[in-house]
Amino acid sequence: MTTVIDGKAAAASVIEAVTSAATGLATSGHRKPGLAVVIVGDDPASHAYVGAKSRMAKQCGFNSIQHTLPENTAQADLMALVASLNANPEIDGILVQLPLPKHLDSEPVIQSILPEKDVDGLHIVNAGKLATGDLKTGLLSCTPAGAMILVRQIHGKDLSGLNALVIGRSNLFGKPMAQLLLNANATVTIGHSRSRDLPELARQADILVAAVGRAEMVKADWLKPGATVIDVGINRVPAPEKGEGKFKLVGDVAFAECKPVAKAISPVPGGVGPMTIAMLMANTAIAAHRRAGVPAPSF
Ligand SMILES: Nc1nc(=O)c2c([nH]1)NC[C@@H]1CN(c3ccc(C(=O)N[C@@H](CCC(=O)O)C(=O)O)cc3)C=[N+]21
Repeated sequence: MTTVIDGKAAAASVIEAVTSAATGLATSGHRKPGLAVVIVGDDPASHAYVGAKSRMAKQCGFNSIQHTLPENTAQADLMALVASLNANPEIDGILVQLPLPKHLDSEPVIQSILPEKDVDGLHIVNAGKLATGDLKTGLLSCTPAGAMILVRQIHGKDLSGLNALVIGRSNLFGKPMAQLLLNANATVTIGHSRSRDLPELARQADILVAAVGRAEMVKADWLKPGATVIDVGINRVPAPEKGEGKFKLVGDVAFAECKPVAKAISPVPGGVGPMTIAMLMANTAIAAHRRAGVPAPSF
C-alpha cells in the first residue's frame, strides 16, 4: 500500500514544538519571538498566504506584525521599511512576501535583510552556509526544509545509496533542496526545462521532487516503481466539476495515476504547503533563541 504523506500532521507536530519553544523563551524571561511579514500590493493569493502566516504566528505565541504596503510603493520605501525592521530589537524574523509587483526588484530587498533575521533563508549568507554544508548556524529555506522532513519520514536521516532527482533549479527551492539531499548523502540530479529527457532521469530516481509549476506534468510512467514522490507544485486549475468558474489546486505530479506506482507520495493540497508555513515558524523560533543567546531548538 502506498503511503500518502500527511503534510498537515507533520506540520502540526512542528508547530507544537515551535509553540513550546516560544513558551519556554517567554517563561525564562525573554521576549516572545517577533515575526514581521511585509506584503506589497493586492494580489489575492499573496494576501491569503500572508494571512495564514500571520494567524499561525499568533497561534505559536509570537508577536506577529504585518506591514501592508500599496501596489505603487517605491523601491526606496520598501528598503527603508526593511532597514527599520532590521534595527527593531523586538523583531527576530522578517519575511517579504514574493512575488513583488513588477516595478520592484526583489533581490536588493532580500539581500538587505539581516541574515540572522532572514527567516525565508534567501539571503546569500544563508544560501552560502547551506551550499558549504553548514546547516547549523544559518537559516534554511522553508519549503526545502519542510520537504526534507517529509523525505526523512520515509527514509530516515541517511539517504546513502539513493538516487534523488529534483526537477526545478530556482534559488527559492530547487537549488537548496538539492543541497539538503546531497548533505543527507543522496546521489542528486537537478533536472530542468533544458534537460534532454526528464522522464528517463525520473525513472532512475528513488526520491523524486517536482517543483516546476506545471500542473500534473509528472506521469505514472516517469516513476521508478516504489519511488518516494514529493510534490512541491501548486497550480490553480479550472474545476468545472465543482461548478462553473470554480478552481482547484493540483501539484506538478499526476497524483491519481502516480500513487499506485509510488512507495510514498505527498498530496497537493495537504503535503509540502503546510510544511512551508511550519518551517517559517520554526526559523522564527530559532532566530529568536539565537538573538536571546539561548540554545536554539532544531526541528
Ligand atoms: N517570501 C516568501 N516566502 C514564501 O515561503 C512564499 C512566498 N514568499 N510567496 C509564495 C510562496 C508560496 N508559499 C506557500 C505557503 C503555504 C502553502 C500552503 O499551505 N498550501 C496549502 C493549501 C492552501 C490553499 O488551499 O490555497 C496546501 O498545500 O495544503 C502554499 C504555498 C509560500 N511562499
